[in-house]
Amino acid sequence: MAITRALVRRPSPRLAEGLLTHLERVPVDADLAVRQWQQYVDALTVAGWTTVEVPPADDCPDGVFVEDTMVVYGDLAVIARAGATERRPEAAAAAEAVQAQGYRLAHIDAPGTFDGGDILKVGATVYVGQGGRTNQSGFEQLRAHLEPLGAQVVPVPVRKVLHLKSAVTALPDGTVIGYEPLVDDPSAFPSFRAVPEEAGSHVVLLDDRRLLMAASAPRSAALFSELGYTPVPVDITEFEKLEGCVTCLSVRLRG
Ligand SMILES: NC(=O)NCCC[C@H](N)C(=O)O
Repeated sequence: MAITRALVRRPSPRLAEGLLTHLERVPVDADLAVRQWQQYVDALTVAGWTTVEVPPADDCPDGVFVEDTMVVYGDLAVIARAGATERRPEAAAAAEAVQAQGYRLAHIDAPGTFDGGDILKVGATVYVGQGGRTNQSGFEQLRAHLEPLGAQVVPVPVRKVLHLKSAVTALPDGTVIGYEPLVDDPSAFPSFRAVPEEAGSHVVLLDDRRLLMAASAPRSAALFSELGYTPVPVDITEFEKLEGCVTCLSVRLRG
C-alpha cells in the first residue's frame, strides 16, 4: 500500500466550542487535546508517513478535523463545501496545502454540500453517506468528478451518527467494519463485519497490517488482532467528545 503523506491540522484553542449533533457537550481539555493530537501525528510518523501541516485555523473550533475539507481520489482533490456553514472557512488553506502536494483541485458548487467524513473509499468504490452533512447535489457533483477517474460512487444512508465514517470504515482486505446499532444499512456493503464498540468502527490503515485506532475500543482491537492485524491505539478522548475519531484527524494522500 503506497500511502506516504497525510495532511493534519493542529487543534484550535477554541476546540471546546466545536459543533455537536448527537452528543451532549462535556468539558474539553484543550491542552490535553494538543498532546493527544501530537501523539496521533507521532503515530503516523513512526509508521513511516510524512505529515504535512495545514496552516492552523484558530478561529475554526473544528479545524482539527481536517479530513472533512476534501476527498482525494487519484490525482484529484475535491474540496468540500461543508454541510455546516460554520466550517466553510476551513477549506481554503486545506485546498492550498493539497495543491502544493501535487493534486489537481475541483470544487463543489452551491447548493451542494459534502463533508469528507461522509466518504469511504474501498478500492474503486466510493461510498457517500447521505442524510447528514452531505446532500443530494453534493453527491451528484462528487459522482461527476470521480466517475471519470474510474470510481464507482455509491450512496448509503446515514441517520444515526454524524458522518458515514462515524459508522463504518474498512479493513485492508476491504471488509467494512461497524458497530451494528449505529449502521443504517449493513447490507449496503458486500462484506460487513460487526465490531463490539462504537469507537472500534474507526480505523486508519497505516499499511496492510497496522491499524491506527482509538484506545477506547480495546475489545475491537482484540478482534483485529485475532484477524491478524496489529492495532496501534491512540488516546483521542478530547476529540471523541466532539464527535471526532481517528479518521477525521488527517487526510491520507496515496503516493
Ligand atoms: N470526519 C469526522 O467525523 N469529523 C468529525 C467532525 C466533528 C465536528 N465537531 C463537527 O460536528 O463537524
